[in-house]
Amino acid sequence: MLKVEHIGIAVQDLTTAIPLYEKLLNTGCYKTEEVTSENVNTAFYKQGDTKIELLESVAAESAIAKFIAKRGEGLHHIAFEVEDIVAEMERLQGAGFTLINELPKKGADNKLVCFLHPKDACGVLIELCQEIKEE
Ligand SMILES: CC[C@@H](C(=O)O)C(=O)SCCNC(=O)CCNC(=O)[C@H](O)C(C)(C)COP(=O)(O)OP(=O)(O)OC[C@H]1O[C@@H](n2cnc3c(N)ncnc32)[C@H](O)[C@@H]1OP(=O)(O)O
Ligand SMILES: [Co+2]
Repeated sequence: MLKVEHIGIAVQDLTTAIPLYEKLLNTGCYKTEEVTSENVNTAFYKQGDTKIELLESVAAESAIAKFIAKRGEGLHHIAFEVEDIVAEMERLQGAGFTLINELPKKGADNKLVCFLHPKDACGVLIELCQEIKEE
């Protein structure tokens, strides 16, 4: 793992959460992006070498909607940047972690991502992400 790439926070409503986090972090949100495969809208803030990712659900069946219904708003996942996501997925599966997606998928902010089930990481949902480099 190279570093903590971002921390994901599930929010009810980006319209309220974006200015609140701008006030908290004393910096502007540098990007918003809809990720249709995950049924979410996201907003990003840079914090030193890492990022905060706010996630708002856009569909009742999304992971974020289910999470908020069960647990309310709050810390949702930690994302680690990796050099080679396929190699890291193989390593972690071999070490007994459950991959939620068997193949890397397109995430936000130009990344390939894979999730590890929270039951294998002391109740914390883990995201692996690798930057997509232009050929
Ligand atoms: C924007 C794209 C991307 C990026 O580029 O950064 C993202 O970050 S997308 C983020 C949203 N997407 C995901 O979270 C995808 C991965 N998650 C899942 O596939 C599911 O949420 C899950 C983890 C497999 C759980 O789904 P499911 O089993 O269908 O839902 P339940 O609600 O029944 O949960 C089962 C169990 O797991 C607990 N849980 C759920 N989410 C989390 C979480 N984020 N952290 C910790 N624990 C979580 C949930 O509370 C249930 O526990 P029990 O009630 O004790 O059974
Ligand atoms: Co994320």
